[in-house]
Amino acid sequence: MIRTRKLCKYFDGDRALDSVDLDIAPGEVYCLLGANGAGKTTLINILLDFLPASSGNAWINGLDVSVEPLETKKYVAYIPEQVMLYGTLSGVENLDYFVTLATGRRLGRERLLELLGEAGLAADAAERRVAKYSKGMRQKVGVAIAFAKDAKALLLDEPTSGLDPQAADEFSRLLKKASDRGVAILMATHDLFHAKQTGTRIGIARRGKIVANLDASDIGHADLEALYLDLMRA
Ligand SMILES: Nc1ncnc2c1ncn2[C@@H]1O[C@H](COP(=O)(O)OP(=O)(O)OP(=O)(O)O)[C@@H](O)[C@H]1O
Repeated sequence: MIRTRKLCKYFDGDRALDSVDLDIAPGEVYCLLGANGAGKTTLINILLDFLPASSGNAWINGLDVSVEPLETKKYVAYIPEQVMLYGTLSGVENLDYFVTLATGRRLGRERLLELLGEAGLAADAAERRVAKYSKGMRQKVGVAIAFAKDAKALLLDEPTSGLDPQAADEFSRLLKKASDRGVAILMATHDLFHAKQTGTRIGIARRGKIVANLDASDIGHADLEALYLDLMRA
């Protein structure tokens, strides 16, 4: 569902991604760990066609993102560190706007509220102006957009940074819900704890390369931390 082969990116001759091969199947939650500058955001930006690759290929739902960028966008949802919404509009109005923009279809108010409810946002909160939302609430609107689009791939960049433990835990459970619907999920994060808690697989990136690929069930929290630190020191 999310696939890359020999994906490379150079910025002014400096290597940000080095021959990255990735396969994330429907229902998988792939958590990508790595130090600052490891290339995590660059990978997501290429998958979103925000950036061109220097060489190699990336596919979403079988479509090459650089060859069919508009078609690809129908299948992908993106949750950045700060979900950008219109502060003067309510949650439900934002969802209405972004879903209409993405799909060309208008959903009824009841369906919009239902989608927000599935993403964990209660109806009274959904009617409030987004300017007063916490980061966690904004993310729920982001997930509701993904649900409404019936996105096949969900890309997240540092979604749990700055969330309190309860909100981060709630967000992990929401991602599980998305994966149960068969969404392929790529989450770039520094949060080893939630990577282990939420991920079905864990990748560790270093200087643009994926240097470890693990089944989350094969490794405990402490061993993951030890492996991560070892790889960063190597
Ligand atoms: N637009 C750009 N122009 C030049 N260099 C860039 C650009 N974007 C990223 N880089 C460089 O590419 C490398 C990878 O950066 P990237 O932002 O992908 O890392 P990251 O793993 O997401 O880091 P962080 O954890 O800090 O978000 C870094 O050396 C960075 O300086």
